Amino acid sequence: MIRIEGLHKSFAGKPVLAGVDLAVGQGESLCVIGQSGTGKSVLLKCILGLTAPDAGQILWQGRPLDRATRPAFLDRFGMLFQGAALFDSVTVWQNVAFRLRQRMPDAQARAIAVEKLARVGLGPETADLMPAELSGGMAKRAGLARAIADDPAVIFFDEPTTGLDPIRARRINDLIRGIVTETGATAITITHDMDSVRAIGDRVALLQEGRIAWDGPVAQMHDAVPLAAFLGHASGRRDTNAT
Ligand SMILES: Nc1ncnc2c1ncn2[C@@H]1O[C@H](COP(=O)(O)OP(=O)(O)OP(=O)(O)O)[C@@H](O)[C@H]1O
Repeated sequence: MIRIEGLHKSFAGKPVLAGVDLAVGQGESLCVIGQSGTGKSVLLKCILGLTAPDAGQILWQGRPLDRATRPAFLDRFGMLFQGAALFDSVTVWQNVAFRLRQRMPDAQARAIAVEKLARVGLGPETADLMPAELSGGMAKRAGLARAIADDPAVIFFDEPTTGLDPIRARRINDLIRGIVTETGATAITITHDMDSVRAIGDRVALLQEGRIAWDGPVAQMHDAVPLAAFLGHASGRRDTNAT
């Protein structure tokens, strides 16, 4: 469904993406892992059209994404931002219904927002709260409700467990897996967290030195030689910034 072919991107002559080839099928959940600074965010920005690659292309349903085709793609995608990234000045339901409100009356958009909040474990009483009144875990859930509000075909999860303690991280991972399975959406997750990979991913791709160094089923990653160094690094890493 999404195919990345020969993607190159350099900054000031320094190559960051040096020929990335990667594909994710409809309904598949792909996790992209890699050390800090390997270009995971640059890859995401290229897919979203926020950064122009120097060479290569990204295809969605067989058609290259460009100025003409990207808007239809962006209409069908949802994203959970690192740190949830809610708009501070509007209520939780208005955050969740942000896109819906552009094409339906508020009462209808609010009803859908409340339903999506329930799906992520937040009761109707949270709908009229302001984002500042939410805990970190609740904000992450509200961000997830916003990502799925418009029933996207493709969902991006950018470091979904960053800033959460291990218990909340596990709950978010399980929630994401449940939502991806039940909606049949194609999912791309960028993460350092191998628990997320095991919980969310069908497939995992390692981005290293500008290329995909390994790409295969999550079930096989522990036998993959190119992943050994990364897994050793990641297993010693624990995000303890509880919220
Ligand atoms: N707009 C830019 N201008 C110059 N260099 C950039 C720009 N965007 C990214 N880079 C460089 O590209 C490299 C990859 O950055 P990127 O943010 O994609 O890494 P990452 O894998 O997402 O890291 P992390 O896991 O820490 O978020 C870094 O060396 C970064 O400094």
